[in-house]
Amino acid sequence: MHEWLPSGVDELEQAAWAAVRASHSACVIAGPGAGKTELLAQRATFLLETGQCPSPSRILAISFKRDAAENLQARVEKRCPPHLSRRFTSVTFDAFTKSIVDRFAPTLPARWRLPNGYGDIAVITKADVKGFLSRHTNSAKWGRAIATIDPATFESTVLGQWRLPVEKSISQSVDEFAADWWWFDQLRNRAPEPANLSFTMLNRLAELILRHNPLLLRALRHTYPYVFIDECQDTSFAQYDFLLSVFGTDGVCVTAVGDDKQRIMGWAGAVPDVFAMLGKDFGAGRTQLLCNYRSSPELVRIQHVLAQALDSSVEAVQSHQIAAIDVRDAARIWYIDSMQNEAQYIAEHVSEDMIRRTLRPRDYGLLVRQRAEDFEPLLANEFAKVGLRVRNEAQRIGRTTLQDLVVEPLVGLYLGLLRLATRKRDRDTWVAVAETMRHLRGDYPDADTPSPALGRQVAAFVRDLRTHLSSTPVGARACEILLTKIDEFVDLRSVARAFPMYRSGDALAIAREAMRLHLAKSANSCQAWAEALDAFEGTHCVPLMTVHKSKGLEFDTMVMIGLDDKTWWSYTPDNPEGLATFFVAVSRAKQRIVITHCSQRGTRAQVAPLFDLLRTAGVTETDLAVPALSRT
Ligand SMILES: Nc1ncnc2c1ncn2[C@@H]1O[C@H](COP(=O)(O)OP(=O)(O)OP(=O)(O)O)[C@@H](O)[C@H]1O
Repeated sequence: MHEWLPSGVDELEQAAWAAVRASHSACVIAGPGAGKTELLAQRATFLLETGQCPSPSRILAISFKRDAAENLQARVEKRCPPHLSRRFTSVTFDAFTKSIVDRFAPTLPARWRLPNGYGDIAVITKADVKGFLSRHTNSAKWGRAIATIDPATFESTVLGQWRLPVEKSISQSVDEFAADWWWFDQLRNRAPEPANLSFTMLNRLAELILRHNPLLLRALRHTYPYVFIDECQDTSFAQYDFLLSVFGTDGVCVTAVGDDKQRIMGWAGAVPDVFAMLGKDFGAGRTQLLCNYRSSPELVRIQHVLAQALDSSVEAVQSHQIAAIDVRDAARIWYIDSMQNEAQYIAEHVSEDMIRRTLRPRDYGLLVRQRAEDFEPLLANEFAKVGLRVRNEAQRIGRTTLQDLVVEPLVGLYLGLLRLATRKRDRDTWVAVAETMRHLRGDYPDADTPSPALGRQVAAFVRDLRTHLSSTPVGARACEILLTKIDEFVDLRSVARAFPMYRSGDALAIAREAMRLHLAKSANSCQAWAEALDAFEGTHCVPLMTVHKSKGLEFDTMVMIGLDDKTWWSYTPDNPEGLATFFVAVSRAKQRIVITHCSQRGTRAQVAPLFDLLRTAGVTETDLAVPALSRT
């Protein structure tokens, strides 16, 4: 065991090294870019390669976003041979709890069964809760207390913290009374309509299923003796309670990584002191990391000023990234008078910088506080003038979003096959496609490479696809035929069997439909199939997204558009979540941050403390509203 060495990274700091090899539950708390996700990938590799997690046991990794889950899975697949990485399951919390309900709902106690299934995942709004609460104010016992429930936190705290009782029981508090009635309205009272369930409610049902079925619970714990939680600071009350109920036992080793300073989901009901609770309930020791592998020394210095404002006791971290630009260019505020000029300056700056430093469009991230769609038209227009495209990664495609769609394993396989058909000698894609096909066909599960017969089959299909593409004009109408051809070759039933997230429910159908819609849209504007695939993946597009969606991602240059009172309307100096959101945005950059303030959009009275912090960190402001010649 002592001979095991990390792969893919040159070094691990001492504390990370210990956490990778720990035999007990642990919380790894560290700032941005400290390599927390990387640590989980290394720990998985260590557990699988050294036999600490022997076959058939598996590792369960839980993330909060699809791209984070896929990113972690990809890192483990890169570091571990396939027969080992197959025992690593990386999923989102919601997908995991939903899959338990989808598979085991018939085992629910009679009172909680779903005889008519459930419809599209419900989003519970404040108005829904207000309406519901107002209907119950006439309860003799709880009518008055009902008025004290906050509609904004009803789902996260009232529904999220209530463990569903197996049998009907007398409510002991107004919260129990309200939660019980809510469930009655959304489940039993709707028959014969399907139940109306949110992810929080699915979580509660999943917890009940496992609590009510000791054999199933034991099997799950046996399957997953190691559980990882990424971005643990985002764990909601329901999710924490699920972890405690299902994995809070001897024999399950939990590794949680996160950063309190990046806690930006409090508004959605994230537990305030999750690391302390993990310490108490899981006996998880604390480890701190003090490196930053992402950002240049100058950016790490600026981040530290913000970090101190969030936590005065925070220790300084050390950058392990080399500065690629002049230190004076690392951080700038741009003051601009109109939104039109703002979009133009950003587009021109990105275009010039990209050429000068030979970077690619995806090395830049355009971040906004909310509603990326409002910023998109103007930016798209100005970027088009410099020959670049902007893509709103949060846009909806069918029943999912673009950001989630592009990381679907189904999309990885289909795009891979199409890529192979449009270009020759792409070894990485060939290896990835062959590996997935091997997984689907159950071919040579213990060998390192696919069998020659499977290799020939894939090669023949790719040749066939190439011939088809060369005689088919690019366009939306050809896409369905193309995808159907691939459906037949890969066999969608085996895709459903091979990937845990597609085993139950409608996730596969959602991904397949969104892939068709997005491929058709991409093909519509292109002359060649290779171009359409680039458009699908956004290879030549500068990504635009909200700060929340940028969590876990990194860019050479982060441009934060619109630091003003209107865009940051929810920011107040006494609520650390606003500053944490700003901190997340700033910490996505490797080399450079640009922050714009446009007076046409809003004033800067309320957000003045953020400007003050930037000033304290020595970030200078350039007035781009004055003609270039008189600018300092
Ligand atoms: N030990 C290491 N050596 C070299 N590079 C590393 C190491 N660990 C991580 N990195 C690189 O540093 C960057 C940040 O790593 P990672 O995403 O794991 O950080 P994180 O702590 O999860 O960040 P955040 O909380 O900001 O999302 C990545 O590009 C990763 O490849």
